[in-house]
Amino acid sequence: MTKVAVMGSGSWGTAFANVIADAGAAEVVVYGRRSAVVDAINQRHENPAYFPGMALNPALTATADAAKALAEADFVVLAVPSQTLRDNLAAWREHISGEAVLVSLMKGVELGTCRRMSEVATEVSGVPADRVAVVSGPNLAREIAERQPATAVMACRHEPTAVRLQDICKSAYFRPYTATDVVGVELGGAVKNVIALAVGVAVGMGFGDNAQASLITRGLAETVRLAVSLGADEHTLAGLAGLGDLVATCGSPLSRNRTFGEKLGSGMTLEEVVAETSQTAEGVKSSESVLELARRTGAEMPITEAVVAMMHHDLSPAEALAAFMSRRSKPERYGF
Ligand SMILES: NC(=O)C1=CN([C@@H]2O[C@H](COP(=O)(O)OP(=O)(O)OC[C@H]3O[C@@H](n4cnc5c(N)ncnc54)[C@H](O)[C@@H]3O)[C@@H](O)[C@H]2O)C=CC1
Ligand SMILES: O=C(CO)COP(=O)(O)O
Repeated sequence: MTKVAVMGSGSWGTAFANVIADAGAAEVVVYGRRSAVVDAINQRHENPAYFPGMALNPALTATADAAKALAEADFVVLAVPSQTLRDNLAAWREHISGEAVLVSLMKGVELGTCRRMSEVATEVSGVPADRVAVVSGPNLAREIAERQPATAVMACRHEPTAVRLQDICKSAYFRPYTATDVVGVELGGAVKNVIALAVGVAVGMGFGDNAQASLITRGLAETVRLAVSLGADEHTLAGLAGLGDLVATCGSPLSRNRTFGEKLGSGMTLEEVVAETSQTAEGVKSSESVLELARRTGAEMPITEAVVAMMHHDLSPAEALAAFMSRRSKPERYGF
């Protein structure tokens, strides 16, 4: 039977492992750092740190031994924070078997290098890009752990690999589509976290649906500008990994990025928000890498600029709003 190792027992790692276990076409083992979480998954079929009281598939097993998880795994699913992937993977690579496919669940861009997660995965592991896939889309982990219906995109440059991944994920509640536009799918996921921070700030400031829809729509326009300038197909961004994920994340109180922004917009200081955020809000750090990519390619990204200024340069939400609204008047464009 196909073996899948899910490396990371956080929110999305756990929920995605459960998707594959429910699909029933592969054996799934989750690697987690904390023995309490590993024991709870094995003994009580529950991850109390992230989804207390929620029943996981009893066939799902867990281990705190990375080598054991990776041994003879056909698919290695990477589900750690984007900024730690390089170090995590360096520790794991010697245990990854020869023909394994790497699958990134992550939605971030590496600080310093500005690399997408599939690029980091290829570089660190030596696994060729044809065997590196990415999963993205409107996938709030809690809803999926509750087995609510959802769709996603599985992208790989080598289409048959994406189809193999699709085959082990599909179930009555989870419908995966395939794609070959890895750049578009990954950037859609990374930039939507930045836009969700902006939407959260607007919500925290007390603004309603007009402001939120404006940020989502203009956020999509700047996502398209960046992604196309880096080689993506603009249609990808109109799909699940672009518009779909923007709508889900920017509209959901479950989103860590939106929640982070909301707290800042409601008057908490950045330090206070960071202190009470335990799960990964990728957009906070990735906003800087996204803006650096924009500078390199010449893509105009005013919402991302405002988010970086709020997250890293002490710009207040009120100042960010004033700067955004007083930009020069121009015709509406989707993309360039
Ligand atoms: N939670 C969600 O709804 C979704 C998350 N994602 C993406 O999945 C990726 C992982 O996110 P989550 O599982 O939600 O994050 P999380 O914060 O819930 O879990 C992160 C996991 O990584 C582990 N980890 C390993 N090395 C680590 C290190 N050096 N520092 C910190 N943690 C380390 C943690 O122990 C934890 O199990 C992110 O890129 C996120 O954008 C994508 C879709 C949905
Ligand atoms: O990526 C997500 C939904 O698709 C989850 O968003 P957050 O990381 O903001 O919770």
